[in-house]
Amino acid sequence: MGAQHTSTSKSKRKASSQPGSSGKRIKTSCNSLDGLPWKTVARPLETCLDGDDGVLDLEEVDNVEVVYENTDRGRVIKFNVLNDSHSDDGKARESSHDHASSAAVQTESSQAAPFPSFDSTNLLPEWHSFNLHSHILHVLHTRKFLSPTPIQSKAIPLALSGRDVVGVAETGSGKTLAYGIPILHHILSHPRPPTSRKEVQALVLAPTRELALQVSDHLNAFSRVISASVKEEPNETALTDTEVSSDKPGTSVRQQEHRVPLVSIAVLVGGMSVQKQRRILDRGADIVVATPGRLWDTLEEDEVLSKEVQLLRFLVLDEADRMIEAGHFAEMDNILRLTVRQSREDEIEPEGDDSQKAKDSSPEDKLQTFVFSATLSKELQHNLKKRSRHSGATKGGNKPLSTLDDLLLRLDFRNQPDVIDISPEGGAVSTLQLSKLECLSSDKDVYLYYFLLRYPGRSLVFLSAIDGIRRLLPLLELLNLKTFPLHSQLEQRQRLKNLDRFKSTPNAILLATDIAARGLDIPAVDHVIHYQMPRSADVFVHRNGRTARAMQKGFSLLMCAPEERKISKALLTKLGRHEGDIPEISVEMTLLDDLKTRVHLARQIDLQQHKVKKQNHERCWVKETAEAMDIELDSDFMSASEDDGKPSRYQKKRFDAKVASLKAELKALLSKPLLARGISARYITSGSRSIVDDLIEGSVHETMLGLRRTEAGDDLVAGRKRQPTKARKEKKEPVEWTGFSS
Ligand SMILES: Nc1ncnc2c1ncn2[C@@H]1O[C@H](COP(=O)(O)OP(=O)(O)OP(=O)(O)O)[C@@H](O)[C@H]1O
Repeated sequence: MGAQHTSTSKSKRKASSQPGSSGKRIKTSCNSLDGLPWKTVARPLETCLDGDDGVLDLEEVDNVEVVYENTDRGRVIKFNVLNDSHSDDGKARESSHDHASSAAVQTESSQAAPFPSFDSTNLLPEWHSFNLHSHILHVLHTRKFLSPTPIQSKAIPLALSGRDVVGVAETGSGKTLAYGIPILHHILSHPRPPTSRKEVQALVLAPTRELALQVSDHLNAFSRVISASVKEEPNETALTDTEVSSDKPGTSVRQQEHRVPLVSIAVLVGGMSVQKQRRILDRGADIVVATPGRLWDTLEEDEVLSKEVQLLRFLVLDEADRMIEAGHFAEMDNILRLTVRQSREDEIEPEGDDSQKAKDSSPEDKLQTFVFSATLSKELQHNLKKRSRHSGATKGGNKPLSTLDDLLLRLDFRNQPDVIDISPEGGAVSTLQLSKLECLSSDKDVYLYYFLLRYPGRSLVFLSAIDGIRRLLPLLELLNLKTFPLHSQLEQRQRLKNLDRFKSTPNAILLATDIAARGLDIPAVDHVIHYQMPRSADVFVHRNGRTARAMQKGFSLLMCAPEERKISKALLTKLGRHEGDIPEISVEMTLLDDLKTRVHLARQIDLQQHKVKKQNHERCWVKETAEAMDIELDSDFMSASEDDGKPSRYQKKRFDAKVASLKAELKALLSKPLLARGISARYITSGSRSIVDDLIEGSVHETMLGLRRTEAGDDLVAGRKRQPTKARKEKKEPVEWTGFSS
């Protein structure tokens, strides 16, 4: 049997039986798929975050015979693992529970591969001086990463020379590879002997599942045996024995998929199959990318991994500051304690020559620590710089400033880390256009709808609570906008699916909590909209960082209600900006009343649809809770719930008819074009020029007739300078916020 196992957040398996045992001896038998010697194969280029519906890993198993046995309990399935001296599987099988030999299979196939040299002097002159492993150069070239980003230029040489690095650089500036390349370079340049098991050399901690998966994706692009260029120029860049001997153009893609990756990367995140993650660890991984919670759970049970973590070569904290916010302090603390090497002073030093040798080979000398974020306070950087290894605290008796300081000061830096801070003043990326919109809280839905219609594009809307997303989602869907939610109460699989859909759907909208604020590298996000205020200046910077990445243009809109003014002011002040300096988005007010009617109708429909559902849900909840607490409910409640719980057929019919009529009304409204001021529905003309001409030319906005097609950044007006409070008092400004009349 040859089968492939596609691991998703919920594991999927595809297996087909192969008739007969083809004369091979049965080596072992087992009753579950989990007991089979699955092997990881290189993932297709499209992985979970690139539109393939949550695929994380691809595994395959060979030489397995599927047998159905009739027993007293009925027909049971059995898997016979067959002996095949010509394949790796024999070895793999022997070691399904034996770390050493299972990894040997991977190591052998990958590390016996010759690495063709790469002419970096001519092809990648800007990377040449880094002296990187030729495989990394190949991938950089294939991916068209022709020059390092500023943080990469600074961090990579330091990391390669063995220094600990704290890197602070703007969002989307390539920090993942700034620490990833030195780690990959080390692993590729120090191949393990074919017989030894892969041991974890690098641990990357990330605050969210999505970010961990993305980091693994980034690094995985460098771990594949064959880069995309092999497909185009098979003879030039072939990397394995098989491919070197292949002289046919376009070395088969199937062959590529069956290659074991050069560097094995395991992802440990919550919401994914524990068994699957354990199996990957059993086979041995070079790099583990994890969220602290799942990693700590695994470490508590997995002694082998725990030992490996104690002897790590690289420790990375990506978005360290967010890990504290996400409430991972305790787990992080435990994990960091595990990585701290025993102090040299605690050891009895051997005498003579052995003394130096012991020092050189001591594992404590080997750990390199990298801390990266777009936002690490200057004070913290200062404290980290001052702290030297084993000092236990900041020198000079400085007290740690915050939980984050406290945690980071536990890091086992071998020396004073090199701190590289190239973050822009105020955290604003130069290609990002900041703007604001002041409106009443109750009008935010309408203004948001206006913005989304007026400026089509991929928009990421941040809300501070899941409730808000649950309310806004059906509303925007009823208004025919392609909207997807992303928050922590969604199943992991759904989260990945929604991210994929957002990435692949033009003009899609992602309604997200701050779990999407950090690190996510979603290509071409045009707008970031702060529907609700971020809770800190750092979160504001990270939210904004989902757009304007890698020197692309981006737009950020801060929606600010009167009660949020204080927060907004404080936020901007913290970032060194003045409220009045942020331009406001100009709004075509004549369109707002029409939009308001649509939003109002959509709300009514949603309310109707949820009324009965909600009533039932609440009653069930009360009943369940009462049962769980052994409380007897009021007889009135019980009878009311029995009577009202299920609407009569007549009620249901009436209710359905009402929803249908509201929907029809909304449909009619949505089909009418929105007309800006001065445009007649009968004669669609705009001034001296006919809108029809503009439509043909493609310069007019299709949804809002009478308006030009523009980008959000083109319609900004200077922010209103607010008068000082005293002056306002004197003028007795009555109401500052007008909003709509309802
Ligand atoms: N040298 C390079 N040349 C061109 N593109 C690059 C280079 N290095 C990284 N990138 C691309 O830039 C994008 C942003 O990189 P990355 O996600 O590492 O940014 P980041 O600094 O970690 O952002 P954040 O702070 O939001 O986490 C990615 O799509 C990545 O593939």
